[in-house]
Amino acid sequence: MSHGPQTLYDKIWNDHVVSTQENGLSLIYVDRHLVHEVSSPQAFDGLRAAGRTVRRPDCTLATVDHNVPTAPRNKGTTDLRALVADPESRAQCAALEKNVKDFGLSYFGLQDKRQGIVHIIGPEQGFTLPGITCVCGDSHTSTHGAFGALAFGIGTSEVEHVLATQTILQKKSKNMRINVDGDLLEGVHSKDVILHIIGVISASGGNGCVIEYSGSVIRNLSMEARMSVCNMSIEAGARAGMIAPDEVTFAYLKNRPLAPQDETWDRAVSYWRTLTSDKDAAFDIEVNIQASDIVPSVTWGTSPQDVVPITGKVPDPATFTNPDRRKAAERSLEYMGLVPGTPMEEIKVDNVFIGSCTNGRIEDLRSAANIVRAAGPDARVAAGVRAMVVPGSSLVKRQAEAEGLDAIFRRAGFEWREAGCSMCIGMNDDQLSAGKRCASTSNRNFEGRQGAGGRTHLMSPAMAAAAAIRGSLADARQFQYKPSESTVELAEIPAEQVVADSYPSVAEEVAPSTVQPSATPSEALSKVFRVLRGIAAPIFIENLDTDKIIPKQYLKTTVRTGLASGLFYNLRHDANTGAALDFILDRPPYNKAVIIVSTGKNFGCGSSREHAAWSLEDFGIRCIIAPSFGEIFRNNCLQNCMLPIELSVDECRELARDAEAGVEFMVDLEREEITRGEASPIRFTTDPFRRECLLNGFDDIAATLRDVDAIAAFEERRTAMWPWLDGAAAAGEHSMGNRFRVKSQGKETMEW
Ligand SMILES: CC(C)[C@H](C(=O)O)[C@@H](O)C(=O)O
Ligand code: SF4
Repeated sequence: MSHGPQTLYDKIWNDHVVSTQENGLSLIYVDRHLVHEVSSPQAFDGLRAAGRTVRRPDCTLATVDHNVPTAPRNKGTTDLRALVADPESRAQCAALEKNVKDFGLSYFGLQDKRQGIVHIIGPEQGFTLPGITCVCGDSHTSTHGAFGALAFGIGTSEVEHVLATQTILQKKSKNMRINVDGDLLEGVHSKDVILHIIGVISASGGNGCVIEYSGSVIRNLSMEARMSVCNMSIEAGARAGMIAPDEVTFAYLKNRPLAPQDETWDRAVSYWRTLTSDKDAAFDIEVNIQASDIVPSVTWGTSPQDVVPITGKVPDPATFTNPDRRKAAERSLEYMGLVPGTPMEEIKVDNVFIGSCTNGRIEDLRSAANIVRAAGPDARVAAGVRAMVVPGSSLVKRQAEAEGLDAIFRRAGFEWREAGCSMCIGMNDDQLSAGKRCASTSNRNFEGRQGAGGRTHLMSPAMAAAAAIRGSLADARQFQYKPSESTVELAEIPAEQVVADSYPSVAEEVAPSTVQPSATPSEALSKVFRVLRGIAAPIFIENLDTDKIIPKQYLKTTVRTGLASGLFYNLRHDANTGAALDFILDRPPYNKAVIIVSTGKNFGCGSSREHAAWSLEDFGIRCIIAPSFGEIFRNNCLQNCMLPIELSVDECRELARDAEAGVEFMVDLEREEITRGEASPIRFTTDPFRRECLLNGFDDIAATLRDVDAIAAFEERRTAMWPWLDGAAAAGEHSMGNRFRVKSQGKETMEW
């Protein structure tokens, strides 16, 4: 097929289409699948129940990150009881260990030197490469787009689909380009760049789009900095973010354990060089940003769009012209315990968190350590402040220790921890207490994100380090800022050592795909959606994130049921006392609601947790009406036979008024129409394929598997064109598997 001028996104998309359906959805091949313990247990159980296997264990890599304690680990044991004290966290880690064994997957367990946050280990190993499609049951999969990959988060049902078929059904997004041109001012970091961008385009600005970041500022960023930018594309509401690969990308990847080698490397690089947007390629949306407008930034509210310069003040909601934004700002300030007009630099902090998949890489730790160094040999973390540094992976930790960064932090009174998600999400022991304020390098300042009632300010590692020393939000430029020295890549630790010197991982003991079919998969699910009648509950919150729909403590389950008690938990209960707060869904008649009408845009933004859909369903909600949705949430609803309907803000407001009046609604999917009382019906449209699935009940894995010949044909082409993408199971001459199989106790293993 010949194409006109294409964007980078168009090129990667077109290169991965296995088949296109008449109704506009495409089946896209997945080159890389990353798996972690939170979003995968139900997916593996689904495979088991249907007697399915993992199609490409060689293209799948698993690790534990969210639940793992970051206190020092007892190196002598692989016994999970000794490593993870919390029984629920341990159960999730144990489930993953069993699943990687049963299904023959490569796994970096808690005692593996390559363990770490899933979005840090992929790039670190060269598992992430330019031109690939990459998915993970995690919203920050957008990180991998920094390599010129199409990388996005998916829900657990889709994880199951990818495990079984190595493909995913997708609708093509719009093309958006954000050009950042000029020279960054001194003391401005990539985190400031992305916070500034989100401040400009808003948390829903990227809805329905894949963003390509370009311009001189982006070109001049290191790979680590590019990853921080792409990581937060999801916070701008985008499906994915990407940056065209260039010499910086190739230099980062060269000699990574799983990157192509020798003549395959040269072949790969010449293909990767073609991965740029053509000169005349058309973008649906284009945004231009001047580097000189970007200053060190911090957030003041509970959405990543609530950004101000560190030298600025807490804004006054009364000055906001949009009424929904004003309401959101008032609510944020109350939650954050802030008074309009307060200079940001006067805001005291209790905690400092340096880490996460946004800023837990070596360059981030160097940048924070630079500030501590610049503060002088006697500088200490301010009295009463708890500051922790959590490397994003065990290899980052090792590299930082080799450079003496740990000593700099420890001497100043920072805690130096083991790798994991830590206080970014607080699914482990690292939690922010109610009412406490944290300067954080993570990506989400949602209510309750780091701990129920905790207050988060997002910023760069340099600014977080400055806040730790000052005891209040602080401008890092005051610390006689010295830019970090030229990047010393992780590849400095010889690649062979990284592989051979590792602790045994579970996958060493098993042969691939040992699972036996246990049942004949049923093709038609019993659940269908045709006509829904009942009460609708109005909700007036913009950017209602999935952390709000269901907070982190409910993600520790390994089943899909029983989550109604966690639904909107922090909106329904006081963070300090646990007392009921009279939330709309607890008031008759809304305690029997089957529909939610949101007047706010971007409903279900943020995390990919399918638990949000499961908890709504468990409560009895089957339909959500909103001006726009977080895309992963929308897909998760559809996967659970729930109907997300997108209408204009005015229509949503009209429906919300009727919902407030307690009028009964009828949603008719066949007629695509909402009626209530005498009011004239409101029409809506749904994607024809999804509509068919909802009307008739559908097992899309079974349907995709009927296309298995097309998938196999694609794989054949893939091996011919991009042989470096095949892993151990398809150990061709050029594949990565051939090179990274190692002998362990006399056996050849799946070890990478
Ligand atoms: C647990 C996981 C599903 C979730 C995500 O998708 O983002 C988490 O990583 C988060 O940051 O909230
Ligand atoms: S955003 Fe936080 S919780 Fe989610 S993957 Fe990244 S570090 Fe982990």
